Amino acid sequence: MDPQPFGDAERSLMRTALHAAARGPRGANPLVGAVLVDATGRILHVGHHRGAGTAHAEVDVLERAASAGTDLRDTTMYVTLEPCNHWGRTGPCAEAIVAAGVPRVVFGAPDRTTAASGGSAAMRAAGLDVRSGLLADEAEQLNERWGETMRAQRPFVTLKVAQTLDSRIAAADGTSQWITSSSAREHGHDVRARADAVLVGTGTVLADDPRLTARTGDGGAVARQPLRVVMGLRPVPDRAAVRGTDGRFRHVTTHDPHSALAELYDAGVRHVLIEGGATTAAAFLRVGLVDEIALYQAPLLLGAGRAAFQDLRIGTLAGASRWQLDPTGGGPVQQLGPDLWIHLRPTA
Ligand SMILES: NC(=O)C1=CN([C@@H]2O[C@H](COP(=O)(O)OP(=O)(O)OC[C@H]3O[C@@H](n4cnc5c(N)ncnc54)[C@H](OP(=O)(O)O)[C@@H]3O)[C@@H](O)[C@H]2O)C=CC1
Ligand SMILES: Nc1c(N[C@@H]2O[C@H](COP(=O)(O)O)[C@@H](O)[C@H]2O)[nH]c(=O)[nH]c1=O
Repeated sequence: MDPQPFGDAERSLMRTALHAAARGPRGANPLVGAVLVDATGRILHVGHHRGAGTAHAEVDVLERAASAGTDLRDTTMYVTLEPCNHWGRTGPCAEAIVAAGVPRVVFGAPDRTTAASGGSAAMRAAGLDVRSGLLADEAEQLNERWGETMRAQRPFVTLKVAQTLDSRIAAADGTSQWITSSSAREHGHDVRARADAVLVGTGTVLADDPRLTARTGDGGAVARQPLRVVMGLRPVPDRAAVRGTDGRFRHVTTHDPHSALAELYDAGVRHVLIEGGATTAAAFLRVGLVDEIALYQAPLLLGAGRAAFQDLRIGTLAGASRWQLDPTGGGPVQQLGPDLWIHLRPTA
């Protein structure tokens, strides 16, 4: 596809779509935003994707148009990523756009996944005017790390840490429940609910006997539960709560983060939430397999106890693992009751 010239007005529309995209959470799917405009370029509706299993940005904006009774006959859709052409957890957007009767589409970055690509060809074949490449670099950058997970055919990895001001995740006697407030923990349960799997090491299972289920504020289980995964060589006790009774439990008997992710990818997992402990978190960080950090910072000091990361094997400042604030998905910083949620992504 040849890059085509776009004016300031169109760039500004795509920027609006990019801002909308950034409202979504990172995970199994890329962040995508869409803007629907009339023949004069006036914005009619703005939509974005809210994570795997929910409407894609294009469908979100079309649903808004449908509920408002918008006439789509002379509209243009600006979307940050090429509309998909496949049935994944939801239907093909290219088909939805054609069926809705939107005559013109401008998208930013091409869809490079083999499964979902081909949306522009399908829309052109249906007679739509399709242009591409508008702010493509920015659109690609937004989902850079997600693109890497696609190329590597591994799940996207979120690391969650609930820590004190002095970076402890448990006190000297091993107690750790709770360091963060109920508001922060509720936020953590929303992250669990979006993930395909929640993973901890054997040490956490033996110390905490966690359930690892996704629950609402009143303690009820949400409908879609993540796979509960324990990583390590020791057996998981028969009575461990993590086993549950729904069959959504897996013991990954390895210390190698690459093998663990490969096994989970083969099992259909596209987004893993690692909840610790210190040894497991460090193992993934050491090999660059953490794509985002959800850091819950509580205003406590313990002075001693388990440090958040067991041993990153960094001897000098030049070797520091560097992170930057991630404004997407409600970040970069939110106050949750007395705690802070800090959202980070790796510095490239
Ligand atoms: N505040 C918070 O956010 C959290 C706090 N915690 C706290 O952390 C503490 C547990 O920390 P920790 O023991 O480090 O917990 P881990 O859950 O990381 O368990 C460590 C164990 O996991 C196995 N393991 C898995 N992958 C690796 C690997 N790559 N390298 C080495 N071992 C691996 C090993 O067991 P095996 O011998 O079976 O192979 C190892 O002993 C508890 O006190 C818990 O309460 C835990 C989670 C979150
Ligand atoms: N201590 C601590 C957390 N700890 C994490 O939560 C797990 C318990 O999960 P569950 O049994 O499902 O409620 C525990 O094993 C550890 O992974 N999380 C937080 O948000 N804040 C906290 O202060």
